Amino acid sequence: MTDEQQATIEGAVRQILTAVGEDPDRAGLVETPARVARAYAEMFSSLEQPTFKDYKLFHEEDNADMVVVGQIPFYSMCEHHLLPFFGRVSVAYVPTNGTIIGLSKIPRLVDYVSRRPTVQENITNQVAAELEKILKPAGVAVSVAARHMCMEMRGVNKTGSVTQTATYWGEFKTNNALRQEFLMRAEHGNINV
Ligand SMILES: Nc1nc2c(ncn2[C@@H]2O[C@H](COP(=O)(O)OP(=O)(O)OP(=O)(O)O)[C@@H](O)[C@H]2O)c(=O)[nH]1
Ligand SMILES: [Zn+2]
Repeated sequence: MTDEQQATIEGAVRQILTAVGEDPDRAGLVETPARVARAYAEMFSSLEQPTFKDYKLFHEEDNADMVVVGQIPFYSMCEHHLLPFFGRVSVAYVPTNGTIIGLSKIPRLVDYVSRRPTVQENITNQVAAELEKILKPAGVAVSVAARHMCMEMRGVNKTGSVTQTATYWGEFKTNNALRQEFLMRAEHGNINV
């Protein structure tokens, strides 16, 4: 984020503080606008990268087994209220032609789609869409469970409610047993390894 963008955020945060009845010059708040600007730069950092490029592919002959990376934590900001929503993403794909992706790149992809104002459905679909584009796999499954602060600390005030979304592409769409295996391995399998 540029210095100019940071300065704009600082000015806006100062205005918000004043508008809600605070004194932005009191000791506890003087540095707050700059802190918020730095926090936004971090939380919305993927807006600066138009495409996800941070991945590596490998080719392993004959590997056609489903790969599952379960329970990846994520934090994002809902685009309706700019309040946090956070939870876990589980991802699986079935390789074609032995093409596999570096494992750490899947959590990096989750961060990439999360670090912007968005909604849970977009995180779910964008992880699947990127993997589809990068790997051309036989199938992709993404399941997301999250808590939304806009439903907990305001509005309907339903503390602890969990929103679940999922998308299934390719083989996961047609093969019910594969979907069940994904859910079992992602949500319950070998959590304590
Ligand atoms: N589908 C979806 N909705 C979301 C997500 N995050 C927040 N929302 C919803 O966005 C909606 C915005 O509705 P509005 O009626 O415009 O906003 P509001 O008056 O603040 O609504 P309440 O939260 O019901 O008080 C709310 O129903 C939120 O629960 C998300 O990730 N996905
Ligand atoms: Zn919201």
